[in-house]
Amino acid sequence: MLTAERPVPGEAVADADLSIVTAGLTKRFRSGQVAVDALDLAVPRGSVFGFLGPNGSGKTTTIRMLLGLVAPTSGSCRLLGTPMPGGVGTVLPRVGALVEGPAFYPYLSGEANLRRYDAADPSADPRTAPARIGLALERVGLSAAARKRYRAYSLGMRQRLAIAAALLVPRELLILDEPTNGLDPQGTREVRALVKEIATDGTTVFVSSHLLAEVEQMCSHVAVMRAGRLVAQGLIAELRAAEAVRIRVETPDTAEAAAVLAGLGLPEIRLGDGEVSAGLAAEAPERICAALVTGGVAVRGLAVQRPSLEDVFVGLTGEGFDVDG
Ligand SMILES: Nc1ncnc2c1ncn2[C@@H]1O[C@H](COP(=O)(O)OP(=O)(O)OP(=O)(O)O)[C@@H](O)[C@H]1O
Repeated sequence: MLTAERPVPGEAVADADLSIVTAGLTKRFRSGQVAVDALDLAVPRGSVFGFLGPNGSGKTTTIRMLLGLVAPTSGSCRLLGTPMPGGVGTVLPRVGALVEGPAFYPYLSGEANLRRYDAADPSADPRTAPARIGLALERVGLSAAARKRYRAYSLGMRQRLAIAAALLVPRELLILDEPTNGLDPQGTREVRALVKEIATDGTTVFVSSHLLAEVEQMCSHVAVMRAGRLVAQGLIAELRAAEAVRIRVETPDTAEAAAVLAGLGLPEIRLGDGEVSAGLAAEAPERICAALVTGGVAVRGLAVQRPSLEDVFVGLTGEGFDVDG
């Protein structure tokens, strides 16, 4: 586990248990722009790993380096234990990737498109193609629409077909670059559900996104990028646990409420419009409620707030997660 600003709880993971490891991975383009800056990633096997960052934060460049599509300026990366880009020939058959979506023929069915796609893969056995194609379509929930023309597919179905193309041979690792980009809400839901489903058989899924809530819903782990640098990484649950639980009081008597909370020794008291919040510390919410009422505070609402990934992000960087970068 690594963080730039402060440690995150969690035990060290042995290299053999990691699907992706990078050390000091850096990409400086000819323009002088450093797109990825000394990145140390550790992606545990079997995780659904969200690679989160605003547009332009270096996600695609990282993925391109992982897949051997672009050479790093410095640093190293290993995929499934093999150094890249040297291991392209041996490792990539075990890795499914969706970086720029495959081009499908609109007038062919989904199934026929997958046949063509599979035939172009020298590592795929043509004798097992029908069975593998059937399985991939089933896995992405397109069996019933297999014979429909691609152009009649919804956006979500198109993206699911692209994922099926990446799953035509058994994969240990699936790398998806912004798989919900450009999808409508229904398509987004379909793809999110599919990503979670794929991981249930132990496949590691490394998925980039600029949407914090999406990563929070879909992933077990996250790495947060900002301007080419890693801000935090780890289990989402552990990152959240490192952030304090807060108590929020809705009241017109904000000053009095703040005084009561201070009297109880609660940390980080913040006054808002018609509300006061504080760190819960070890205090029981019912005791806080009783103290407020006894202190003559008109309590209109009281809520315990579990930290979201956004709270963690704000805690780490001191600023909000800006999707526009
Ligand atoms: N071939 C290139 N030459 C020069 N600069 C590049 C090149 N490719 C990317 N960049 C720059 O590197 C930075 C990181 O880009 P990258 O595409 O990796 O970010 P990203 O997080 O994937 O964002 P997006 O989701 O918008 O693709 C950006 O500022 C981008 O303009």
